[in-house]
Amino acid sequence: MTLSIAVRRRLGNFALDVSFEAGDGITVLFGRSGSGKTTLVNLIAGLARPDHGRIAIGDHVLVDTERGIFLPPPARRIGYVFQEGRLFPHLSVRSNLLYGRWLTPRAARWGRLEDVVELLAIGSLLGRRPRDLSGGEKQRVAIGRALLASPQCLLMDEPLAALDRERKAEILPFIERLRDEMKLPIVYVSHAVEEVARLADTVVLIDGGRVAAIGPVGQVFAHLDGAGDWDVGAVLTARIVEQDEAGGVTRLDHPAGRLTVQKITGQIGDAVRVRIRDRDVTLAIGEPGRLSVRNRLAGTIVALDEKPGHDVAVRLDLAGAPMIARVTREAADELGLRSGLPVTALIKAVALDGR
Ligand SMILES: Nc1ncnc2c1ncn2[C@@H]1O[C@H](COP(=O)(O)OP(=O)(O)OP(=O)(O)O)[C@@H](O)[C@H]1O
Repeated sequence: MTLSIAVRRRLGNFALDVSFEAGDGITVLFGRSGSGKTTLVNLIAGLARPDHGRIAIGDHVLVDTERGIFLPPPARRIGYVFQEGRLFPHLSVRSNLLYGRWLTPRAARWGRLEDVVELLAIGSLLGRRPRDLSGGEKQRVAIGRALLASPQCLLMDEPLAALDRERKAEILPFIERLRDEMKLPIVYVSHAVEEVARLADTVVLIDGGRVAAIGPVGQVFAHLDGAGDWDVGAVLTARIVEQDEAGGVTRLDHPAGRLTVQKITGQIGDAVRVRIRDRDVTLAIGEPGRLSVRNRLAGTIVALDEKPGHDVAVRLDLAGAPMIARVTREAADELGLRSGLPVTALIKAVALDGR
């Protein structure tokens, strides 16, 4: 299923004018406060009308201003998960879960209670009231309720923002399962970089009411990292190849080389995402010889972007993955950096996906 959006809406001095498509998996709306994310979510949810435009999921048209179509929220078949769970306090977890199901016409139902309960590991909570749940458990139930309404699309608006670090870590694997196992477009609003790096398939960067960039998370983040005012880092997907219990490290394999990181949980073969910031990358021409830096990736220079001041952002291709290294103008000249030159990227620090 594909959610397609092309809308314009003016609010005072602010003008939202965006169009993009979101296929199955997680599409993150990412941008500064005030960039227009909530306005966009409200348009998709049916809480606001565009001045002009069209929104559809597959051939199910939700809004089309030209044809005078505007479906109210319940007719949209969209599941919502907000920052706070918004569960019904007087109903048990089971009744909360089934609530959305009752509202869905029988023929349109696809989710089974047992499957959703299993997916989110909430079987032991079914008899409880929301007040007896932790924040993370509430959010899992809220996700379950949204799924049981058999949505064609899921909207998640900062679903982890109200949770502490531990609760976030507890719920992230479930959102990953949702992403990987459900055939569903998930529109996910967040400005938490670690969360986006870990969850996003596609990132839509919203800036001043417009789509400033769209693409796979690795590409959009590498683009932003080079632009300087975002501290995001490139995102590489690597596989766990060794758990060194004695050394307290995990070894990861990427097509451009090996990475050794502090021990993370996971099985051999699991994919993990790592984030590498431009200032944590040092470049060497050829084999760097004896050095304390363990993490070395082989790549090629794609382009050099001059930055204000004395810096140059060096755009690299590491076996297909984009990454940026930041070096001084002087160093770039001295090393003779130019596009097409093979280099070794020495990585001083790797941020992990928070397992
Ligand atoms: N009713 C309104 N009248 C005038 N301006 C509005 C109105 N509602 C929102 N705006 C403006 O529209 C812009 C986009 O707001 P929006 O809430 O969509 O941003 P956001 O990206 O969701 O921000 P945040 O991350 O802080 O939630 C802001 O500049 C806001 O001040």
